[in-house]
Amino acid sequence: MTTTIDRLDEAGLQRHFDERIAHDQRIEPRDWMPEGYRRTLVRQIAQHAHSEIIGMQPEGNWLTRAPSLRRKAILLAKVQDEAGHGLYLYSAAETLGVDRAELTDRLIQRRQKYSSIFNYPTLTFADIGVIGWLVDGAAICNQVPLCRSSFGPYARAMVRICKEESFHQRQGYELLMTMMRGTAQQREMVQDATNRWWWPSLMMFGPPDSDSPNTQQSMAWRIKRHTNDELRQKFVDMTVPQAEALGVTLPDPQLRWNAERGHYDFGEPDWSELKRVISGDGPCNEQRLARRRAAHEEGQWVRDAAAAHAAKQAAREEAAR
Ligand SMILES: CC(C)(COP(=O)(O)OP(=O)(O)OC[C@H]1O[C@@H](n2cnc3c(N)ncnc32)[C@H](O)[C@@H]1OP(=O)(O)O)[C@@H](O)C(=O)NCCC(=O)NCCSC(=O)Cc1ccccc1
Repeated sequence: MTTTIDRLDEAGLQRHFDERIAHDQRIEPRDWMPEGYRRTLVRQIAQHAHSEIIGMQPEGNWLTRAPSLRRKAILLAKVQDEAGHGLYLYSAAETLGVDRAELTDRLIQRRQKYSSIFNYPTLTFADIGVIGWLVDGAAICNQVPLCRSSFGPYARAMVRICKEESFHQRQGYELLMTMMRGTAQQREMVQDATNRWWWPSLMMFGPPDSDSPNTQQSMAWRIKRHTNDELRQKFVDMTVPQAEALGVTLPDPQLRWNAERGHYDFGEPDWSELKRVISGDGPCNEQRLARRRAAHEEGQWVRDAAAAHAAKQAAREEAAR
C-alpha cells in the first residue's frame, strides 16, 4: 500500500486524499494533504487553542472571590481543565508542522483570532454559572461533531475535551439551580447574567452561513460536520427547555416553538457586534490580550529553565552512551 502511494504523482495523491475523505477515513499527520487543508486546520485548531487559554481569564477573575471553598475548588479545577484543553489543541496543531511558540506569537501580535465570547466581562458570580451553562453548552454543541472531524489528532483531542466540557456545563447549571433556590437578589443576578450572555453565546457559532467564507470548503473536507446556522439552531433547541426548567427568561421576544419546522424560531443576533468584537473592539479585547502578553513575558524564565534542563539531560544521556 505504502509503495503504491509513494509512486503517485500530485494528482494521484489528491485523488487518494479525496477518496479517503469520501469514505470517512481519518487523515493522519504523515499522510499527504492539500496545502489548503493543512492551512485551514492550523487556523481552526490554533484559534480553538487560543480560545481555551484566553477563556481562562473571565472565570479566573472570580477565583479569589468565589463564595465558598467548594465553589472555589470547582472553579479552579475548571480553569485548569481549560489550560489542559489548550495544550492538547496546540499539540494537535504541532502535528501539522507548526510550532506552539510561533502560534502564541501570532495570537499576541493579533495575527490569529480567539473566540469572540471571551471579550465580555464577568460582572457577578452568576456569570460563572451562566458561562458553564451557555458558553460550555454552545462549545459542546459545536465540538461534539468535531470528534468526527477528518483530521485524526484534532478529532481525538475533541473526545476528551468534550467529556470535560459536559462536566463543566453541568457544574454551571447546578450553580444556577442553587442560586435560583436562593434569594430574590440571587435570582435577579442569574436573570441579568442570562440577559448579557445569551446573544454573545449565539455568536460563538460564527457568522450566518450566507456570510461564512470558510464553511463550504471545511464541510467538503469534513473538518466541519455541520454549518454555523445548523449548530446555532441545535443549541437554541437544546437550551430553551433548560431555561424553562431553571426559571429564567431568554432575552428574545421572537423565540417561539415552530411546530411545522420542529424547531424554535429565534431572533437575529446583531452581526455588526460580532464583527466589531472579532476585529478587536469588544468590551475586554485590550485587557485579554494585554494579560496574555504579560503572562507570556513573565513566563520566559520558566521556558528558559525548562530548555536549560532539557539540554543538560540530553548532554548527560549523550555522555553516558
Ligand atoms: C465555527 C467556527 C468558530 C468558525 O467557523 P469557520 O469556518 O472557521 O469560520 P467562518 O467562515 O464561519 O467565519 C469567518 C471568520 O470569522 C471568524 N470567526 C467566526 N466565528 C467567530 C467567533 N465566534 N469568534 C471569533 N472569530 C470567529 C473565523 O475564524 C473566520 O476568521 P479567519 O478566516 O480565521 O480569519 C469554527 O472555527 C469552529 O468550529 N472552531 C472550533 C471551535 C472553537 O474554536 N471554539 C472556541 C470557543 S469554545 C471554548 O473555548 C471552550 C471554553 C468554554 C468556556 C470557558 C473556556 C473555554
